[in-house]
Amino acid sequence: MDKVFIESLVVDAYIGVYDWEHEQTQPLVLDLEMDWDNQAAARSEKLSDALDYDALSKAVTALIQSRPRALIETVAEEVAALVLTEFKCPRVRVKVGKPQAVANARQTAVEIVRAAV
Ligand SMILES: Nc1nc2c(c(=O)[nH]1)N=C([C@H](O)[C@@H](O)CO)CN2
Repeated sequence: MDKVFIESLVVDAYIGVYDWEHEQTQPLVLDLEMDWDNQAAARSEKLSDALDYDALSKAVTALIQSRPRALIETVAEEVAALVLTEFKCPRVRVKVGKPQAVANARQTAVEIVRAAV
């Protein structure tokens, strides 16, 4: 299957379990890998045949910034559900990184793979 990628999408969000995390935003860094048949778009050159990574990036950003969340696991699940349902993508891998979470780590992250049922 062909793929569409969004790499290192930075979204400032209210995210975390601790009180101080509810008072200031932190960056989340998202990597998305999506199954998509790219041949139709290549032939037609119509954006409507493509998985629009620009529209998708904006929708993911709006979703994450719509309310605070405690865990990055929740962010990953909600982003995956958005991609599968709103963008009719059959399969998505979502990695959500929280680079400021652990002082001596470059980044902490979770990754999930979800498919349409
Ligand atoms: N698996 C996870 N572990 C932790 C999370 C998380 O979202 N998923 N979050 C925290 C705190 O919010 C932390 O990021 C504060 O530095 C701790 N562990």
